Amino acid sequence: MVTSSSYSSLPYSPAVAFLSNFVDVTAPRMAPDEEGEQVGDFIMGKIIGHGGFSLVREAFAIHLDGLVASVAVKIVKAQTGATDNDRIQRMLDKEIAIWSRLSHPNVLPFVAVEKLPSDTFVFCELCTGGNLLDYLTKQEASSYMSSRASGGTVGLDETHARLIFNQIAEAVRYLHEEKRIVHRDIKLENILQHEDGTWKICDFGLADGMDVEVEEEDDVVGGSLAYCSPEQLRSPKPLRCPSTDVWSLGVVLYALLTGRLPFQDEYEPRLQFQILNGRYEDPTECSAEARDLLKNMFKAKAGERLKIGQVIDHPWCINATLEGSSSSTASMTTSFGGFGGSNGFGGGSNGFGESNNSNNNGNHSDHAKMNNFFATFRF
Ligand SMILES: Nc1ncnc2c1ncn2[C@@H]1O[C@H](COP(=O)(O)OP(=O)(O)OP(=O)(O)O)[C@@H](O)[C@H]1O
Repeated sequence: MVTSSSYSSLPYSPAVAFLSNFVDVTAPRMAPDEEGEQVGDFIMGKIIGHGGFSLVREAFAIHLDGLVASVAVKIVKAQTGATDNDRIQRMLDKEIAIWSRLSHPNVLPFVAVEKLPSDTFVFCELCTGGNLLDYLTKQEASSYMSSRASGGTVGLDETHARLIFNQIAEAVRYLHEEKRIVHRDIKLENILQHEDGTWKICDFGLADGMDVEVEEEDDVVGGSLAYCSPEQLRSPKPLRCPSTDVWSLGVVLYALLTGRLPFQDEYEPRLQFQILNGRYEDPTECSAEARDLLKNMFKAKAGERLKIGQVIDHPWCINATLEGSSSSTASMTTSFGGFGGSNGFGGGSNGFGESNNSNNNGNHSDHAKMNNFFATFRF
């Protein structure tokens, strides 16, 4: 009698062996970027994101001891025949050259690169917490009812915002001061959360050395208009000055604190006008320290803007390390002197540190519209 155990000595069941006679052995294998395929020491997993020129998957690193570690892999296809393929590959090579020499707790770690004729696979640490835009969107959704009640959008409370902001600011300080690199694409989508809660800056596709003097033909103006500094907006060439990163970081801070972008308008020329003149709505619901920091990060003249070290040393950021301390008019008045500016609050009549959640943006309280606050523009 034939039972299933009768086949145990065969590599395949008779049915599979029979069907295999009809399999076209010349049929192409699965593409290397498909789930389950192996590239170098990694097995491809599920798709977890899409970039401008890339697909991002989870991947599994197989170690000799049998342990499996999850990583992320950015897959960039070599588009045969595409005119700008060489340019994309050169830009990717440059991104890898810069990224692979960075090491900081708040910079997404680069792991490895594998180049096949069909694709380039860039492996890096996996951040399962998603990006900061999604994080804020979720926070906004969870406090939707209260924001609706107050008629405005809501950001994070300042302690929470500071915890995140200081990490990103530390990453930028590392890039500027230790590596002399400008990121040039700082935005909510490029800040990822590791499963341990740490926030990490990623996407070095537009990054460059501050001291590079020669003009590179591939160096194009890029990034998102909503985060773009006035000096970059005025310049036909991409700038390599750190002040532009500080401006973009200010946009991130504003979004953390308010749940909206400081410079936003569906009509692009009007948006450019706002940026060029450093015009944004003062978030009166925030503490005076936070507003002072924003004001000094949004100086329209790059030379007057805070440097990253001054951002980190600003009273609002330093509060994070003073456990249990809260904003006080006295400490602010003293500290603000260091930045040489009047805070413009007319002698404290604004109620420093008070949160008034005023209805500045009542028309934006609809959650469906919220993503528009974060709409970014490629240019
Ligand atoms: N290390 C990672 N861990 C988890 N998700 C990631 C990781 N890297 C990227 N992603 C996801 O993939 C998306 C696209 O990645 P990324 O922004 O790096 O691609 P890109 O090609 O550089 O895009 P862009 O067009 O913005 O330059 C991210 O928004 C994120 O959701």
